[in-house]
Amino acid sequence: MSFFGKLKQRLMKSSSRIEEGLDSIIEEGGEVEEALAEPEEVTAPEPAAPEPAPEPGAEPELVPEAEAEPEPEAAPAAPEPVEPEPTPEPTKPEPVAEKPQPAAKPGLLGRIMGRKEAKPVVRRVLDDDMLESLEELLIASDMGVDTALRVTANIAEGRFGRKLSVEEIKRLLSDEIARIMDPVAKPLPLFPKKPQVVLVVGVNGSGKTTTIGKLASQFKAAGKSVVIAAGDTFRAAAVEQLQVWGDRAGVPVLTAPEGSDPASLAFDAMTKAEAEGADLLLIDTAGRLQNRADLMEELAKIVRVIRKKDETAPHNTLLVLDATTGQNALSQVETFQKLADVSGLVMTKLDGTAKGGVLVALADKFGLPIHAIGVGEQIDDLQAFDPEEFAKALTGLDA
Ligand SMILES: Nc1nc2c(ncn2[C@@H]2O[C@H](COP(=O)(O)OP(=O)(O)OP(=O)(O)O)[C@@H](O)[C@H]2O)c(=O)[nH]1
Repeated sequence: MSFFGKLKQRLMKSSSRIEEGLDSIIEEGGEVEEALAEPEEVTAPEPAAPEPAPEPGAEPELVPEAEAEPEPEAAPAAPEPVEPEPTPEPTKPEPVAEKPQPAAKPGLLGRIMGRKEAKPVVRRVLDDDMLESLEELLIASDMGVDTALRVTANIAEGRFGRKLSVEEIKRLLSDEIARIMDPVAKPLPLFPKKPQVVLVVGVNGSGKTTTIGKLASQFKAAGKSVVIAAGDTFRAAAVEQLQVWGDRAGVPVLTAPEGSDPASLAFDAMTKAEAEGADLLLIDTAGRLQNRADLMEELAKIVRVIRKKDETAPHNTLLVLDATTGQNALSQVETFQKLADVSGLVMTKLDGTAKGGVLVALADKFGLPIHAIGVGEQIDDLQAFDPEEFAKALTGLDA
């Protein structure tokens, strides 16, 4: 199956919610029309006023731009999934006893013009009611009120009063979403610094451990040497889990006794990574938001300590977010931006959630780079974020 096909399959819940919603919106006030088989071209108008540019802080500041290697083509999460192509389903033989379809007669004009046969299409006039229904649908798919209003306003621009079909609306929606997402789709930048220190933050259960394991495995496959530091020293289970992932990825995991100082573990991990000439050091951290002051102090201390070894570290601070939390992901970004200098996002659990729209809201509101998306629990279920494919998968548009 193609990459797009897989993404669409995994984002099924999000896309089916939007698809079903669009179907009923158009059916509700639409009329059947005879349309030519070739769909009416729906060209997007000139993009509306550009969104405020993402804050300059979105780019890694700790390493001067000039030092950066070219954007990694094989950046983590970018390699094509290694799963073997599944053997194609045996094609079902056409049911022989199926009711014969009456041969469609071409219309008179069609025959004269030699055009293709017309197909009935339901179209609805884009009016205030339809726009309101669209807004509600987008809000229900976790796009957030502001983003939903902006997206629908841009769709309506220059098209108010025109008749649109489901396919046309899907395409417009998909184009609009891709336009919002395009600037944030950036692979994790790689720097010549050794080790490149990647601090991984996020609430408990967001998928930090899993993401670190997947990233380690992808970096390793790309020929990088990686060390992992199990910085959530307060939870033995979290450390064990990280060890399991380290084993799977074939990457050493540095641990410390339960309850010991995460900053001192981070320092030891830096020393080991430096001594071994490792390319990357991935540091897991605790995600206890219940006591923010403690967590802030803990993260600040980790940063202080690793800067004793490399004052430009950490080179990336990745915030891992769980897509199933929907709008809550927005407040997590706000919180973690106060706790740490978040440089990019990884959005996990996009498979099987109907809340995929939250990614659009995140991109629209914060403009932070989305480095990768998690689409399953397996080691290769971390994919590079492709805005167009995502937009098509989310809206249920066929590739
Ligand atoms: N379906 C799905 N599940 C995921 C994904 N990423 C992580 N998970 C699951 O989410 C659960 C939590 O993931 P962890 O990686 O342990 O999360 P964590 O943030 O490290 O959590 P703590 O160890 O509690 O701090 C696990 O059951 C993972 O298998 C994903 O992309 N898709």
